[in-house]
Amino acid sequence: MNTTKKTLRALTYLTSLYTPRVHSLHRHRHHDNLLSVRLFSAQTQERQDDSDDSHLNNSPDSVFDSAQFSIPDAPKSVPQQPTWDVQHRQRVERAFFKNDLQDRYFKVDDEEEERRRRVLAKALLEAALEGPDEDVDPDQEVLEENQKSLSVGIIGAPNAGKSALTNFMVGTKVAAVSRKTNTTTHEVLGVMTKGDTQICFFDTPGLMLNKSGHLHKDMKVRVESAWSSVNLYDVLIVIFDVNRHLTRPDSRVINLIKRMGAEANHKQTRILCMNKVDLVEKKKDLLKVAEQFKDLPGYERIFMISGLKGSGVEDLSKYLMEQAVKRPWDEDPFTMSEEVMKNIALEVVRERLLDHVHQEIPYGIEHRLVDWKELRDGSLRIEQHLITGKISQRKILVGKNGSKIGRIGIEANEELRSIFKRDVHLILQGRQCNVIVPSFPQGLTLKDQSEVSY
Ligand SMILES: Nc1nc2c(ncn2[C@@H]2O[C@H](COP(=O)(O)OP(=O)(O)OP(=O)(O)O)[C@@H](O)[C@H]2O)c(=O)[nH]1
Repeated sequence: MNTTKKTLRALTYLTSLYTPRVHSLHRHRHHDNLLSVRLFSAQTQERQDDSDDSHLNNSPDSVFDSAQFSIPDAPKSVPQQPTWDVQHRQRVERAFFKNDLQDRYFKVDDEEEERRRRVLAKALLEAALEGPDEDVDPDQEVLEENQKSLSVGIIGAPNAGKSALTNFMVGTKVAAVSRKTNTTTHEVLGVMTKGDTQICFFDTPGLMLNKSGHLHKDMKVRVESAWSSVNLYDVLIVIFDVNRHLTRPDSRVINLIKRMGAEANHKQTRILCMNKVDLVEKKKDLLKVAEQFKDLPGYERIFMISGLKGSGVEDLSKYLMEQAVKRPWDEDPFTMSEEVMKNIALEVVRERLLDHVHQEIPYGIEHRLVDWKELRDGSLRIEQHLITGKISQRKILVGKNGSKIGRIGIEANEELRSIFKRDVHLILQGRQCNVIVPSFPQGLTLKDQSEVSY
């Protein structure tokens, strides 16, 4: 499969992450409301004369227009690993584990949200530049009557390794990074399509138990709705960090494992995954843990895996493939919707913004897609506005003689061209206004807004 197809495949995961969808019988309603909580909008906006400093906003320095630059060919090198992840992960770990405060689990602050965006943008680029994927041959269409599907829910404590495992199976980092823990009860973590079989992995982040294994009172409504849908998955993977279990057993996790394995569910296959086996020094300790849970009738199998390093994952994937049932696929493996492309355009600029502008500034910037047009020659004209609340922020964003916004624009343009595999005419405008208007005017749909002409 060539790079374009790989990219399309990666983007498909995003479609599934961003697009609320109603699934029938074995499918699930997503409450993913990622877009509406962002500071930026994927919808084209009517221009508003909201600036109180129009001479500044109209200054040529504040506009980057890629038409004025010759953008070099996109680099072909393998992208580097993100460097910020470890630091943020440690912070999240501290928040989730060291303080045993349940409500910390649901707090995703701006910085963390920003981290997810950064990783998302990076992952998109990586997916776009990744090498061929031998597993999927897009030229070989699988007829609907031959398609097999499986929905797999993954449940476990924070940091048990749900995302890492899905990433390993699905084969891209995209799935992991755009999740938002505190607003959703069900999210597609990733989609794996191999031959005639498609497996959709779902996360259930709203699920938490208190120490005695019961629902936490404060979150009852959210948590109950998450619990009520857990049974709908064909397969439920209960995953836990076995290394942590051996060193610092967590009663909530033990209760979760016991509760899910207490009785067999004839409509659902449940399996237990002892994750992070690579961290366990004495391998015979693993047997002790397996022994501890072996009598639970609800689990058909216990797998010992390392979702990160991959040991045992092949067996697990094979097992899941065997569970798939004749049912048409939920996800089209190769479509890239315009909506997804618009989001990518925003993500890429956002990432560049974070690279070039001091950390605190981007949080206060309203980031809007103002215009999106596919031109006759196939190229894309993309106009985005970066609106700051203070003149001082705007000055930082624009830089001396427009140097900063220019840098952001050039790099973003280059990346977008590489991802979309076509010419991109990117226009970025740095603006300032005192009152930042909401990104999502009520009652306007995506279509309504993209039809606004300028
Ligand atoms: N050594 C090792 N580390 C792992 C493994 N699986 C996950 N991790 C690490 O554990 C941390 C948490 O992994 P995630 O996959 O993000 O866990 P999660 O369950 O999705 O976490 P939440 O998003 O908080 O729900 C990350 O730092 C991973 O790199 C594993 O098999 N071995």
